[in-house]
Amino acid sequence: MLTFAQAVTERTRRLNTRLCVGLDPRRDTYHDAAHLKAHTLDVLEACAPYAACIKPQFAFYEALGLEGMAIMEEVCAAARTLGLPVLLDAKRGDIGSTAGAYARAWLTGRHAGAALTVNPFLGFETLTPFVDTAQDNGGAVFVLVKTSNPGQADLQGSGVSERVAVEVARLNAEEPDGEYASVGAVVGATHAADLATFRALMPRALLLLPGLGAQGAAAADLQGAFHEGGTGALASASRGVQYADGLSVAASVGAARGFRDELNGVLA
Ligand SMILES: O=C(O)c1cc(=O)[nH]c(=O)n1[C@@H]1O[C@H](COP(=O)(O)O)[C@@H](O)[C@H]1O
Repeated sequence: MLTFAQAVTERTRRLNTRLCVGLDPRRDTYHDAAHLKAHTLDVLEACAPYAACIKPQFAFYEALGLEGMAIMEEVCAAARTLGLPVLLDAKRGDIGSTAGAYARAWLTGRHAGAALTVNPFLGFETLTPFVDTAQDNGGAVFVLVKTSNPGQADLQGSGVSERVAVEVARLNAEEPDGEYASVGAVVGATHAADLATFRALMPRALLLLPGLGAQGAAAADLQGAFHEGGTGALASASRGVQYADGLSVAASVGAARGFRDELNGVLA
């Protein structure tokens, strides 16, 4: 079985796409949970040919209670059936023993081979259970390095993001040469001017770049995050794909294809 990083890179090369499709279904957009599930699965299936991976954000499923979590599991299962790598956006982080429980929950068993977003605020030692579990199960973790929101500067300025980036590179240093490692990094697509710096600080990390579309980032801003040959980063859009034009699945497909093509145009 391919690791998450291998699967994403293989898909990028084979399908010529660097797009991560975020599936963040908003309850108030639908008649009921069945409608939400059907539309989310339709968007997933229709956009799959343009996606290097999908990224369900837990909050939107958790907001629906147990039924929502069951829908998220169905979304993940549908992605696996389609051969699409799954990046679970839960931004987990806690003291080590609790982190170990989170890691078992979301990086093993049916989620072996998936990736999980993790929050490093509790300290680098708390990343260890996530990294070890991801490595043992062919998965990946994406550490928050510099988030896309304007308020990130309150805590992530003054070299803090750079320190986290150096730690990501350190964690990846012992993995096999010649491929992307199991520790990726989240760097907002909204920080165009910083992308090349973070790319250089974490040469073996896949970068997740959220903020494409709804948060104002454009494909043209993202060149600095990629290696030559157009690998090493995943640009992510959620609302900009799923709700490109109301609930039109055709519009979602058009948006996914459009983001893919814009990214490829910048990297050509
Ligand atoms: O980890 C993330 O994906 C993430 C990190 C970040 O810095 N900013 C950010 O927006 N995200 C997530 O990316 C998605 C962005 O959604 P859209 O703005 O609708 O494309 C949401 O699910 C956010 O939770």
